[in-house]
Amino acid sequence: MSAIVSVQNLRKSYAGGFEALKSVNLDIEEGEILALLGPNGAGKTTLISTICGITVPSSGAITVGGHDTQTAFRAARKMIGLVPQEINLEPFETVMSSVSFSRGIFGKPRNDAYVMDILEKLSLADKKDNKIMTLSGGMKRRVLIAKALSHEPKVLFLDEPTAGVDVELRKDMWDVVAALKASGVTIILTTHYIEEAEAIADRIGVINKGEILLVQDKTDLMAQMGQKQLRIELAAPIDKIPDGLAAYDLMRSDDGQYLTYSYDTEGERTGITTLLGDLQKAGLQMKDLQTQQSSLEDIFVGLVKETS
Ligand SMILES: Nc1ncnc2c1ncn2[C@@H]1O[C@H](COP(=O)(O)OP(=O)(O)OP(=O)(O)O)[C@@H](O)[C@H]1O
Repeated sequence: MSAIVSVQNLRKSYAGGFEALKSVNLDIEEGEILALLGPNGAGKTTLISTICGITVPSSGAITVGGHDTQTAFRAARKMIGLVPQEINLEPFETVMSSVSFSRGIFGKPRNDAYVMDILEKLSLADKKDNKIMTLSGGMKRRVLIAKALSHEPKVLFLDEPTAGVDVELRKDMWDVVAALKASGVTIILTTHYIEEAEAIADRIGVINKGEILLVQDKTDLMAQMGQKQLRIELAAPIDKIPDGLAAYDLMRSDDGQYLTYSYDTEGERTGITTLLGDLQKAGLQMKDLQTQQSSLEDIFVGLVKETS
């Protein structure tokens, strides 16, 4: 896969000097779903708006499909569909004319068959002649997506697609996103919801205070989540891990009172039974045992805390 969006050394300071993005580097692969996770004010919207050319970068470069967003703005912008956080639709317009109008803005000739195809994908076909004001909140969000897709973009940005949406509708939205990916659209979404990133993303990026802290394959992150730790409190501290326990890759706490063993919860064997036997053989007595599991939430909270 190759990068369809490339962000290099992007900085954005708003008037007044506030630095909302600090040297962001990010490659978005063609065909992937990338979820950008971050707390309020992390810079998610600023990053998206800058890539879409709505916000002017202070420095750095962005290309979309090889087009520089500053020197070849129109070519770059044509490749992008943007679904904003806020619903701002004309209440008296019909679904069909609203979506067709968006297509016209990009200079694309009218194509009812294409627009209908999008409406079908978004389960809006039977609402095509409905006025926007008669739609539910979930339907209005889908109209926003239809509008963003109307000019046949290759990359779709969804800013908080399910903010304030109930669990049922959130799942519907995830299905919509999966269907769009299947049709070949690259998708970048921002979210506060860790379970949303978990459910639909191929890669997860964590952003805080204008910095990307991590971009990683979701399955790799999940593998980390599958790691569980067994913390063994010893009856007496040790200053060295006995040679007979070398195979377990144990971590000794600085005071020598604790040993930590990491194991894969999805593995066939945890190795705990043999470890406990070998501890005894090595003459170590246990005082207490505890297990803990790292979740995506732990990873996220830990990362965000570190940079606070
Ligand atoms: N036009 C602006 N002028 C000055 N500061 C701004 C402007 N827009 C955003 N900011 C600041 O930049 C920071 C990043 O804002 P941004 O909207 O990108 O965050 P976000 O991650 O999208 O947050 P949220 O999850 O709350 O939508 C915030 O501190 C915000 O107050």
